Amino acid sequence: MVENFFNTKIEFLKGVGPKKAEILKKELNIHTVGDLIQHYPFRHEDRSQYHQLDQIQSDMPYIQVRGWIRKIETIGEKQKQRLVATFSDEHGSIELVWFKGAKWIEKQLTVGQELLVFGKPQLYGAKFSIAHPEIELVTETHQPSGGGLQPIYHTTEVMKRRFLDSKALSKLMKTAVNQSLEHVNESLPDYLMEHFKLIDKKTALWHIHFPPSIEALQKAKFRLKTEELFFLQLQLLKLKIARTDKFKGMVLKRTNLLNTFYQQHLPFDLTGAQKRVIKEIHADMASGEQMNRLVQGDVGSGKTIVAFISMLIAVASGTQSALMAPTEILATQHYEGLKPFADMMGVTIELLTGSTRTAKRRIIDENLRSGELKIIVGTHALLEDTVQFKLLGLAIVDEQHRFGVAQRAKLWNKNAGIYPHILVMTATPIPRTLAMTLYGDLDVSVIDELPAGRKPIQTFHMNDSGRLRVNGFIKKEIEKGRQVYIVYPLIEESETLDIKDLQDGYESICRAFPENHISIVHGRMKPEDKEFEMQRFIKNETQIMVATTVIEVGVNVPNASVMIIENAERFGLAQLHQLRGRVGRGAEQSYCILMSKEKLSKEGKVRMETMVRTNNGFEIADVDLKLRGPGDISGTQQSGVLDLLIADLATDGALLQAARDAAKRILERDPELAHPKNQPILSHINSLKKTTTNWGRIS
Ligand SMILES: Nc1ncnc2c1ncn2[C@@H]1O[C@H](COP(=O)(O)OP(=O)(O)OP(=O)(O)O)[C@@H](O)[C@H]1O
Repeated sequence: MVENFFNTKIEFLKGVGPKKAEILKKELNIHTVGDLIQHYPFRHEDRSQYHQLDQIQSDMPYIQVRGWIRKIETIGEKQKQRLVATFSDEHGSIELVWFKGAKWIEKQLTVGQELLVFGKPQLYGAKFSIAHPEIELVTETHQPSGGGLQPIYHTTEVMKRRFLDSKALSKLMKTAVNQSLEHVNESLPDYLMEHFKLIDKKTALWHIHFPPSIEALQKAKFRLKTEELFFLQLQLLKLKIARTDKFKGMVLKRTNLLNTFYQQHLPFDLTGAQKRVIKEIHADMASGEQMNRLVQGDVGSGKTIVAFISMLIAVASGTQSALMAPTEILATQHYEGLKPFADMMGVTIELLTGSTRTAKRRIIDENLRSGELKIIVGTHALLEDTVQFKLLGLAIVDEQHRFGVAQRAKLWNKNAGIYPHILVMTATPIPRTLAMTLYGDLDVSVIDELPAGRKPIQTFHMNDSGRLRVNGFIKKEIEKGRQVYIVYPLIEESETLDIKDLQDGYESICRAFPENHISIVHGRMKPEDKEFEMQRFIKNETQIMVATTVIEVGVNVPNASVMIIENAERFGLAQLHQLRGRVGRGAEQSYCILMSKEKLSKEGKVRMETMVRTNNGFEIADVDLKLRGPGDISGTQQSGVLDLLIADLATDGALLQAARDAAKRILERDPELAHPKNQPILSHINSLKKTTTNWGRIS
């Protein structure tokens, strides 16, 4: 059986033994032969050619050179001490540099020695150097192996010290892959192989580690990526189908109550996107199947009204509605956004959070159980056992990637076997590829249009030398009757010394704007104090709000037209976009000023440029994904679905879509995968269930 072989414990592989096995487990989480062969190299080095030292260029990722050590010296004082060897071939010379802890290298090097050197060249002044190069001694008895593409594997410092470096790993890999090949079964049917023009799995597995050429490596990569994305999407789609079959939804239909709202109370015309999304939600809720839909909206796109109308559909059909948000501030914001609409319609609504007092809580619990309370908005507090509904028709989860699937499930399991409709909302757009994966089992709606009349926010990037101009600008805006946010990344001086912390900032702002009233809000304040200050700002009693990122999401003060973000380089793109979204919510022209230090990292620069260039959250999300990779997008780390071995959501978007389309077509025609031609797919899925490695398995 395939899975049995791949489940073979790593210590039983020839050449491994208990000691190495221990290191592999600890350092790389490799427990089985299957885990090992899926530890794909992150790059290959072309050892078939040597570079000439007079032809080195700074954009070369890696070079291989052969030459002689000419001089060895130790340079610099204590902490900055480094070992520098001058190294040359017939054409030129470079420096090889080792920082701290180079004693053992020093012992190995002698002047006149012939070496093979491998590493990334960097230009310092007019000279190239390679820091911590890989070296191989050339002697009469040891001629370098050379030749071909060598796999380079991720290893750790501990592994290198214990002689399990990439080269040693490559040796083990050769044994493992060799032994594995006869157990590898083709997992994709012929027609898919033809459709995607894929090489067979055995060849792919061999070539991903030990390719005979770059072209072969690319084909192997493509094959394995396609397979990975295909099985991921197939399983997500299967999950969706299984759920639809299992959980019949309550049929909730449009009633007069909704018409009354539209005709008498809707304060504005809905945007095209809002109408479309409401229609999609409504169709789901009336379909007889359980809705599982993700609504993605850009900041300020008007998600609240969409949430309210969906809730009203549920309430009008005699059921209840819940909205769960990840923080107390957010839950409160949602509650305040929804309450005026609920009041207009005579629908009962309450807020339940960790700070709701016991007496009030008891009443809420009771009214939820009796069905008198129609809409509940809250935090995790909603998940507590005391919270029971009479009949929950719709659960909205304001996700922000912070709730896991398990937590979401807890909310909808409260209904004694009747599954409510589920709407997941995200406040910041996430890239399509990520949504397709992270929420691949949900239908997706997108609110990608801002209400009419909004002027695009103008964004500027400045540094301290522009401080006086910025202050002058703030004054002018306040004179026009507008309000201003000034946001700082930190409140604690101790965290980083060079950061102007909030308190400092507050004091200097008070000095710069003596005639204005200024609010301050941060995460360490008591909720009631925070609330008090927020209210002062909302009522325009204060003109400037100095805050940390507690105001990041959900705050809605349409009269605020200027957002100043201090130390903007410290924020991620999604957060900058969220913060900027606090302005531009009224009819006035709004501005966002990103204050940063003068010298920025490459990534920092891209972030600032992106913010200045576009207001489109979907575009920003794409840049963010490219810069940081999917694992770093806030909160997504916990999600097992993102543990991709070889595919990359930032660059393989088109392939992901093609894989999803293929999976969908197959499931539409053959939902049980029972057709003989789909046999390879079915047996692969079945083998995944039995294997401990995650070769395309989703958790
Ligand atoms: N169709 C519309 N026409 C005019 N104004 C609208 C429309 N839809 C929503 N608004 C207003 O736009 C503002 C933003 O709406 P809302 O608070 O729902 O945004 P949001 O999508 O929740 O944004 P964020 O996530 O940034 O808080 C509110 O003041 C709301 O009343």
